[in-house]
Amino acid sequence: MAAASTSTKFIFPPSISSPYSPSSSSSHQSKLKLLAFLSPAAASPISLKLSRSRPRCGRAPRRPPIVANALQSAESIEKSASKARSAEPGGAGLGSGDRPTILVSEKLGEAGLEVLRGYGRVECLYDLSPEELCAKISAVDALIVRSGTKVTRQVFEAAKGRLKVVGRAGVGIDNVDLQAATEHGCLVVNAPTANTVAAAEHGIALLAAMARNVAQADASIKAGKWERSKYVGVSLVGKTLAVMGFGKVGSEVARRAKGLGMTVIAHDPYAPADRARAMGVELVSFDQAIATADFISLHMPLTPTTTKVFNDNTFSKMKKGVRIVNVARGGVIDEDALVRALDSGIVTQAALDVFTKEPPPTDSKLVQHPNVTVTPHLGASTKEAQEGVAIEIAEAVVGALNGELAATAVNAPMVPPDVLSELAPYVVLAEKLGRLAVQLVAGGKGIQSVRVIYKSARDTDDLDTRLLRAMITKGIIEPISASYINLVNADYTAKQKGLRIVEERVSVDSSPESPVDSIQVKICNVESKFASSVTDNGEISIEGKVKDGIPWLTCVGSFAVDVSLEGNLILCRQVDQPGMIGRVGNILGECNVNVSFMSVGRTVRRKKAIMAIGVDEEPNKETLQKIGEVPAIEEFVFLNL
Ligand SMILES: NC(=O)c1ccc[n+]([C@@H]2O[C@H](COP(=O)([O-])OP(=O)(O)OC[C@H]3O[C@@H](n4cnc5c(N)ncnc54)[C@H](O)[C@@H]3O)[C@@H](O)[C@H]2O)c1
Ligand SMILES: O=C(O)[C@H](O)COP(=O)(O)O
Repeated sequence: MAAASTSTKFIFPPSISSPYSPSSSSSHQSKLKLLAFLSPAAASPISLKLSRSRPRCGRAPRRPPIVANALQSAESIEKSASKARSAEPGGAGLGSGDRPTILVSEKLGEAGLEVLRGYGRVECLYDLSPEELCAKISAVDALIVRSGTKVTRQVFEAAKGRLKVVGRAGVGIDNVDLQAATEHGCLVVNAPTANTVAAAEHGIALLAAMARNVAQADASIKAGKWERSKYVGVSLVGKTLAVMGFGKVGSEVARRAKGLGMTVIAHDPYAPADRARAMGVELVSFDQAIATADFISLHMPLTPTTTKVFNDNTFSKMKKGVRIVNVARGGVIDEDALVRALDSGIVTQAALDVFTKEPPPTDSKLVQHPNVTVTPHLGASTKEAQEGVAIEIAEAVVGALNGELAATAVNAPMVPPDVLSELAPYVVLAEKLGRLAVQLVAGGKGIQSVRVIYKSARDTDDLDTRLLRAMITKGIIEPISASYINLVNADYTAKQKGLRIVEERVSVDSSPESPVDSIQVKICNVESKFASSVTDNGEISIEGKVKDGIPWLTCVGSFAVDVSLEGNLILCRQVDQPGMIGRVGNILGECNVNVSFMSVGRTVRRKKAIMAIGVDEEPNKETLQKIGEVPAIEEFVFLNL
């Protein structure tokens, strides 16, 4: 027996008060036969598979497909990991022959549409009202949007569990309710790289156009005027530009501005200073940036922290006569405050591509302001960027529907392919242990606390348990509730149900070849319908291992057993005596129930023993009753795996 040497413990998620009460009724038991991985609303879940080639309209992929995890089914993960299947539409998890329906609600580049059409049924319906979108959404598996579609909680609710992925063809995901998506187990992916240069170029275009009054002069000359002295501009060279948000777009703007001879400073609380320094850009505080700059260019995302971060207070701290460019999001500026700053002369000019409300009202004082240059959210609108974004998002969405997750998942943790492949059989084991453990719970008191112990020969930090935890959670919750659980929403759902999962990693002296030696699932503070599964410290406890790629049950309570976790399982506690296997085997055989495995575990010879019997079919009530009537059998339970 391997000895534990070290142990780490962490708790997830924190317990919350809502009760979580599994039913113990026999009707519930029969419901356990449900394929637990199927969504209650749609029998067409995403499963997970390894990366494989897809038709790509003759184009090379833009980025290596990082595979992970919008998982639904442990079995499909395991199958996928062992065999990377070819890319027939709907080939994984959508039901063979099903072609997923993909709704595209805003203009998407043709190259991306081609990728999508090669995979599923594509419906392009632009300018849907919120009501129309809600009416349509339960009929689609994926939705692709740009910045103009608000994917609200109502949309996720109206989807009734069918919507599996939202693809944002662009960077900003402020128009998608990520919390609601996560709660509904819907994956959100974006296309964060393909429009970076386009946005940066547009920022520079606005900067130069604003400095030289290009738009105003153009309008003037078209109105029949010739106003050379009115439109004298300012030079960029030698001026200080503050880049607010030194991410992808911000740093490309900085690079270009330096090429124009500007001094560039930047503010970004999360950007590494050495990356900035390498570009000759100094990272400074927010106040220092706005107080020093002649030009300010905004490149941060719209978040609760950045909303209206440019307001009366911050405008008042700016250098008088500053010029502002915004190709990020309109909501980072308090637009009324900007009008006041323009009127007072604190801000001399502004060039805006984005607005709090798009399109802005036609009588918007800001848009109509003579010192303001505007474009209708054109930052990403170059042919090149639109083609790139369309392909990037189409590949990500197709991948997600196929069970892959592109590197651009916004609301799910990434599990790299090598980790995934190695963990695949343990993922199946984890779900089966969860499902088995919950069936051992007698009703009455809800499950609130589960302990999971991963034994491994590897360094305790060298184990990514997110997948395993998600699958244990799925195994525990799905059979006894209407919840549909995947890696996106497993932790959230557990928290909602007040289910506290404590994970422990224990180093054992076994083969370091395997990432995990065994997994123990312990349900605390509940009664069991099979008393022998309860250990001395009052926990229902089961333990399993992977042998030759197959999940095995190796311990029930304090009894060692050895039975593969396939089909269904009967656990009997009996007086340890000869002939028991034959008697129970006969009863099952008479009813045409095929026994796949049998194993007897005992603590003391001729005292108590546990017999674990794997059966292919579910025995009928009479058969189970006959087993219960065998005199030496003290208790038994039938479990669906
Ligand atoms: N106008 C357009 O068509 C267009 C096109 C592309 C991107 N965008 C927008 O531009 C913005 C930047 O896009 P990106 O691709 O560079 O994203 P990014 O994630 O690469 O960069 C955003 C940067 O902002 C920083 N940041 C976050 N909070 C901040 C704060 N409070 N103050 C300063 N910096 C902060 C982040 O650390 C990050 O480095 C986003 O809002 C995106 O939606 C607009
Ligand atoms: O965040 C983005 O990617 C840009 O704002 C582009 O938005 P769009 O796809 O609506 O052009």
